[in-house]
Amino acid sequence: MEKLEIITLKTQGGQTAQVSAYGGQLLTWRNEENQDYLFLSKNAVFDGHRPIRGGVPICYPEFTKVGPGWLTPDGRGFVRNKFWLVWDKSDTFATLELSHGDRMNNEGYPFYFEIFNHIELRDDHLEQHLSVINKGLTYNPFTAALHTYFAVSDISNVKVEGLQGLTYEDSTDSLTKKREEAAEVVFPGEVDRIYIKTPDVMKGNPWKELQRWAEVQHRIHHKPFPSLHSPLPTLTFLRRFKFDYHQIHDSGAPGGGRTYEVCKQGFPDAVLWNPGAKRGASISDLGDPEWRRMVCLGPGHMHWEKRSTAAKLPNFRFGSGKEQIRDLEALCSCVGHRRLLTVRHGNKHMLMVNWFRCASDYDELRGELESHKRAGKLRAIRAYDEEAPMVTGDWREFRAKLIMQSGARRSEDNRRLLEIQNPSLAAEGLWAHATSRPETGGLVIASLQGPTILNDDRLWQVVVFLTSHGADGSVGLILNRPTGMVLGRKPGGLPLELGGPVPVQRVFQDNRVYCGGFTAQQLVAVIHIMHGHRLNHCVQEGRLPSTDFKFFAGALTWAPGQLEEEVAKGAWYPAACSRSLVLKPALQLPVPLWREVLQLMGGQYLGVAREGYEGDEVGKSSTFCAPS
Ligand SMILES: O=P(O)(O)OC[C@H]1O[C@@H](O)[C@H](O)[C@@H](O)[C@@H]1O
Repeated sequence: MEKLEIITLKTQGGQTAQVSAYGGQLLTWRNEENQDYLFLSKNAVFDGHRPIRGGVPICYPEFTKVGPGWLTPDGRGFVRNKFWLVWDKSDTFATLELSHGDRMNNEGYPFYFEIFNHIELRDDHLEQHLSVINKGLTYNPFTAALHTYFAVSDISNVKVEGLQGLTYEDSTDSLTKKREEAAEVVFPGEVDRIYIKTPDVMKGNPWKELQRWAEVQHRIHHKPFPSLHSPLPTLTFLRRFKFDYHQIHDSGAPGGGRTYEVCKQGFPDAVLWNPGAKRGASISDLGDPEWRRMVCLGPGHMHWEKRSTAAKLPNFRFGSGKEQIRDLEALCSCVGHRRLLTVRHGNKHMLMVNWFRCASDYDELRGELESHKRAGKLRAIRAYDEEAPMVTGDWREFRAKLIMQSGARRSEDNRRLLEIQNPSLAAEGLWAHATSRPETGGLVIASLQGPTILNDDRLWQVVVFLTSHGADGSVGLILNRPTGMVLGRKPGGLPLELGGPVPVQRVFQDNRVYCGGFTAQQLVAVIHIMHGHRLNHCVQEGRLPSTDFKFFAGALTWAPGQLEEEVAKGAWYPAACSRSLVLKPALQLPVPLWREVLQLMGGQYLGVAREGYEGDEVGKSSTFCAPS
């Protein structure tokens, strides 16, 4: 172990953990009395070639031999045998990163990805977030596991709860599918099972979970990426262990028994393993009696369904936010063609922003929603017809031309990327300019001092789209805090962004959301808020273009006059911008959105943009040219 780079974490309460850069692997987690919660085999090998037996080995991009078909000899992927980079660390957390593609392309897995393992130690639990970014332009097939070894007194004392009624593949019986009948699974011999579609265990306030998730994502990704090609989907998995709850009961543990709770989010499946006496003794880095002191219960994506399903997608992505977002209360409203539509469906709503291409899209959607209401799937729909807008056409663009600042610069790298992601959006004009005050449909951009002035670190370099600003106060959506989650469980779910800390229902319940005069090429700008599931459906059926939508959980709000005050204090720069800037994906841009907008604004903002990225190699090498 001495040979390897090991990071030690410690909480104020005395919990400790060790993380190895080799394998990016959590090795130990101990309580204040130095008792192990995780198993690390006494016979584990730390030679930097073989996987380390114990802790939480990361199996990626392969966990089961059935699957993608790019097999590594042991069928466990190769990242657990690689040296990861320490991306970030503190006393209580460590983030490790590994890139596959340009740096190591000899693994027989012809896909680009970047993987992050973020481990955070708390006094009463440990969290592990695994994020994978698909950096290629094709789908990225994989299976995966966080193959967690829990320390137990003796396997004969262990019972695992919470699996009854699930289907599992029995690896000791040629992967035959079986139904788990036992309320408590025990270990009379070898147990080696993949439980398919195990329920996520998320307790407490789903909103907080979601916010926490986004914060961790931000912490991982706020640094510029050294070699970024494309902002492709992020898969995010959340692990949470909590001591003293249920799932693994070890009646022989010190202090009269111990219970581990394993919560997961995003991983659909789980593996349960203890090799039993015969197999345990034959595994050289385990042996007898070590096999008795462990049980593996680890989440993952293990069950490989039809590859053809994935292959149809331009980028293969999966992930579930379902458990987290299910209870988020949100109002579903829609402003279209000067009409506002409000939809309610129990508590199961999501907030979504959409610009309809034409009024008939609105009518069609409205018709569909009505039919869902008739079928009892929606509780209420309200619609308001308003007067025709006073200003139509492209007045904002016209104004932009009049007041464009000197020295404005457009990022060529970002433009090229948008051309790949969404050619029609890329063909629209891209501009931003400062305005003297905030306006509906405009932006406010956090200044460098903004988070300090407002005493809120979460506002670091945020770019906020104002959905309303007026005498009643202001509402905005943060455009550059993707959560890494997608809506729904199926591949192709739409990415979810964290618009701000206030649940959307509170914000939009009685407000009419309007984004006025926001047009391009005769397209009427519309903010559309509706039930995420319904929209997912419309998009997946191809009736609405996914590139025209952004989904937000949460928003930022200001009381009347508050935003003006904050602008006067220098916390925000108000601006107007083209719709392409609002709608484009903000995830993993070569030039981060905050910097891109300031560069487009030109003038004094160029200096701010530069200051925000001092010492950043990515920024230095980016190409900028005058905006079109
Ligand atoms: O030895 P490895 O590759 O770490 O795997 C350990 C075990 O992991 C389990 O999940 C597998 O089902 C077992 O068959 C395997 O032996």
